[in-house]
Amino acid sequence: MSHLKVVVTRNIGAAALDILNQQKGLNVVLWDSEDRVVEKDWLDANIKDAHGLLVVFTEKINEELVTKAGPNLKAVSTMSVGVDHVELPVLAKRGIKLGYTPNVLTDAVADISVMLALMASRNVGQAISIAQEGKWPGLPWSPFGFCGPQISTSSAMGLPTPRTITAGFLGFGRIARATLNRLIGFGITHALYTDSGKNTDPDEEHEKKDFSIPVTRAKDFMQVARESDIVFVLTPGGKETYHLVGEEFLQAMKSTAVLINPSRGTVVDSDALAKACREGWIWGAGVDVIEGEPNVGSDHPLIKEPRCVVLPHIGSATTETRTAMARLAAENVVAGVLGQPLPAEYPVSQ
Ligand SMILES: O=CC(=O)O
Repeated sequence: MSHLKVVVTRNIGAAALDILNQQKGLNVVLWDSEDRVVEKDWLDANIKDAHGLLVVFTEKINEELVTKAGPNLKAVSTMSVGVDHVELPVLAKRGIKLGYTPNVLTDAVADISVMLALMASRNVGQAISIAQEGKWPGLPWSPFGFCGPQISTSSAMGLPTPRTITAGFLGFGRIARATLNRLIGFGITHALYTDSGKNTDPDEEHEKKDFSIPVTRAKDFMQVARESDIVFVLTPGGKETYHLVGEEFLQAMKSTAVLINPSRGTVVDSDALAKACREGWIWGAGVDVIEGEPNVGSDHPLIKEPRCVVLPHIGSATTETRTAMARLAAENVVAGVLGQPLPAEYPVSQ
């Protein structure tokens, strides 16, 4: 049997590389670095005649690359749940399959979504810098120092009227629902969501009804802005959601609310968000992604904004999750080049 060439654009770890190397008949060509993006010259020199391509989301999969690969290319596998770096019509036109890594990262990203909501509402960004910059000695404990809105509810606080806390979701897929499940444990009382309406999976429709608090599809996405105490941006990236959250949305939010973006930087207009934090339209923000990343220096408006907590895209970064993503990406590309059903295939024709 002639060899099937699989080009891998990042060292995705021993567990996943073993899956590829142990598969008979594969010729694995690896860009052997974990943290350096593949060089264009290397890729151009190696992609020719590839049957399979395994990438991470820093690579753009477009007409130029697919043409360079040539007619053998049967499958592209990305070690990510997001596919906004892939030009889907280009793959559809050539009948190339796309593998991705949903489900395995849901819990890790839901965990970080809740963490960002807590960090943003409780001023953790400012609090950590005070400790690290040695300013704590001048700041004795003070009754209302660092106070922010509480995103949990409890009757023990003895408030005269029970509080309602609404979590709003732009996008209500797996990660949003897992985030909501965690927050129900915190005592939030309502959830509102918008989604693309494209999902027709009956299991997902069932799951949406499966919560112990009222979960309502919003009339439009501005209702999510107006009524939520925490807004989670959990939509896919790409043209359809570009700057969905801008000045109009942020101005409509409650001044005590926080905006959390663990999805794609392009969904939120960074300048508008920085202004919203600075001018107090909202309480604060927590983002794991920023448009233009990783070229986000210390002079970026969101990094400079004390009420915005910024993480450098670490949502799925647990050892267990990244290992599972890498393994699934390897299994997808193997199945794709062998002409078998992919364990997790993204439909390229929408
Ligand atoms: O952002 C990470 C992913 O899409 O998996």
